[in-house]
Amino acid sequence: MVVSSPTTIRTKKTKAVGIPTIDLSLNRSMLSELLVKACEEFGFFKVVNHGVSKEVIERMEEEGAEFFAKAAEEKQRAGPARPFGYGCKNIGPNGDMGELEYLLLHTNTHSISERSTSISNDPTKFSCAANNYVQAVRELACEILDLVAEGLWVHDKCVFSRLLRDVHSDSVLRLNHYPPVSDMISDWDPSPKLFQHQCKNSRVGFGEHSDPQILTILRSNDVGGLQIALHDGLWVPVPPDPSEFCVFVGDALQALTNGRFESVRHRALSNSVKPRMSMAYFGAPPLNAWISPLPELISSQKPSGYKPFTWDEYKKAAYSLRLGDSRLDLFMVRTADKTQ
Ligand SMILES: C=C1C[C@]23C[C@@]1(O)CC[C@H]2[C@@]12CC[C@H](O)[C@@](C)(C(=O)O1)[C@H]2[C@@H]3C(=O)O
Ligand SMILES: O=C(O)CCC(=O)C(=O)O
Ligand SMILES: [Fe+2]
Repeated sequence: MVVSSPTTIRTKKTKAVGIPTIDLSLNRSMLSELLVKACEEFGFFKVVNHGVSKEVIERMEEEGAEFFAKAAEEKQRAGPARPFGYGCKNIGPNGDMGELEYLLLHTNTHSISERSTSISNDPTKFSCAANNYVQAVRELACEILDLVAEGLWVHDKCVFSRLLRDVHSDSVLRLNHYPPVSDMISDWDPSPKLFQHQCKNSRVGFGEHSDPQILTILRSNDVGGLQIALHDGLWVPVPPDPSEFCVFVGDALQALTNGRFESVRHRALSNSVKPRMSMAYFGAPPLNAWISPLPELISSQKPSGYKPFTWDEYKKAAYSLRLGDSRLDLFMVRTADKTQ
């Protein structure tokens, strides 16, 4: 398997885990195989040589940093995040809380332009940075999804990416800012003693959840905090690297692949003296798009495990539940009902 320098992390339960880091400059057939394997094993991987320019990333990061540095009253002008705008500590509509503040934006160009007037003193600069960033990460997400479709041997190679490219795609951009937890002694250090100390002193920045969409493309500054859950429930810290993107399988891709991929549960802890900032693109279908397992992934051995639903229905279900709830359960076919 061609995976560049897997990150070996020893947690308290001493489990060594190699989170896949996939080099997107490899040849297509090798890449599609590696991507499918990572989606199956972890529902998560990192990518390098991703083609998103440093300039586009830096401009977005600067806009985010400038916004979060503003006084609280100024930031409130962009809120509340119901569903889009500025949010502080409250996550979603059902009482979830975290040690963070954030900006949540619909990725539609007009929506970004409109919002930018309450976000920045230079709205044109903000909307240019955000639109360029969204365009670049959407391209990356679509490229990954096309390769995944190839690796799954599905007939229509654009079956996933078409949903993100649709003008009515319901994709979202989120900037998260986790202020430092003041009593921490240092930034990320995976040595066992310090790691235990950090765990004891960390606070939940963004609680455990899976992302509801198809694919998430996330990038952070050099401050750690992101953790993913393995299938056995063990948490694995993801070392931060500003030059990489983290890719998460979302609930909708789990349903589309008939459970061959599982959406990855993850969380972010604030455990540092330095602020963490992450920027996430959540690639989603249009509201009226139907999500159901692809025919190629249904067989008599593996009958359809999910009832068809529209993205609108799924979102409504998500917003009626708590952050950590397994919302896909509502759309699962019970074993006794399974048909081909
Ligand atoms: C509690 C909630 C917040 C969330 C919507 C939800 O009802 C359940 C899913 C949450 C999540 C997680 C991934 C993204 O950050 C997000 C924008 C999304 O689409 O689903 C958030 C939602 C949110 O913060 O509004
Ligand atoms: O900040 C992070 O690393 C995780 C954020 C996240 O999971 C989210 O925004 O859905
Ligand atoms: Fe998430």
